[in-house]
Amino acid sequence: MNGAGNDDAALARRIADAAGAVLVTLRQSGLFAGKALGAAGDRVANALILQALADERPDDAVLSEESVDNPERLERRRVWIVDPLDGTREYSEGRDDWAVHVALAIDGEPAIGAVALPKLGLTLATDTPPALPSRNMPPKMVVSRSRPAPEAVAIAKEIGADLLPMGSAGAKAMAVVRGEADIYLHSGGQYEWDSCAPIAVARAAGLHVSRIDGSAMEYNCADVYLPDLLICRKEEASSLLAAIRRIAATTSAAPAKP
Ligand SMILES: Nc1ncnc2c1ncn2[C@@H]1O[C@H](COP(=O)(O)O)[C@@H](OP(=O)(O)O)[C@H]1O
Ligand SMILES: [Mg+2]
Repeated sequence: MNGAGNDDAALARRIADAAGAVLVTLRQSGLFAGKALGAAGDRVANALILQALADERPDDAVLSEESVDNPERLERRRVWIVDPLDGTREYSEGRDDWAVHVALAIDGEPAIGAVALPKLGLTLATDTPPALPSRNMPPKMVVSRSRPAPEAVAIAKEIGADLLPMGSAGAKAMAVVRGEADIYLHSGGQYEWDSCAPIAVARAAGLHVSRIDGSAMEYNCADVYLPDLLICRKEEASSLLAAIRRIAATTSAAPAKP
């Protein structure tokens, strides 16, 4: 089987839901704390996702943040790209901004995705994308709590947007899908599993999704480093991409500090 079907989307949703529920239970158990809780969450959620995919889609390849990469995936058309616990830091701190990502890339395209936000009681997936709510005024821009993109900070200032620091790429992308924010701009580092499911859902919901140079996000590459992204309303994409180019030109033209 090479095409994506609704059953793939339903499966992605069921797996993300189940992993999210297990992560909630694990944290409530009080058995682990701090970094040990994050590490246990990563391992337990990964085991659940890998087992479910092995049972349900034995012919497909898998790329997971928490598993050793098997280069055989490069020969496959259908590759599940999963982040069992995105926002591990926030999960281990007892916060709500963490997510489970389950995506299916077909020929490098993010065809199917589900993002579970267990503490919000929500799982958003490509088979049932929500309608986009009205925009915030002034606009809100979600950024990493620990590593906000310099471009995002500069653009927020330029367009009068409020910055909304939040953990987890999935939680931030879903904040735009849900209308809590209008723009998610990240640079400086991320991997395919951080963005594949979130951008699949964002695209299905009708949002613009690209690298910050405007090029397409490509998946199942030999090098899984995919360091930047822009998610926003389609009608705002060209002005935001132009602003990013302007900032890049100014930064590279600036004389080096002595
Ligand atoms: N500069 C960077 N380099 C590598 N990974 C980064 C990164 N900035 C963010 N990420 C990853 O992107 C996810 C969201 O990060 P943030 O909350 O800071 O926006 C996190 O995934 P994990 O929690 O799965 O490790 C984090 O590790
Ligand atoms: Mg991640």
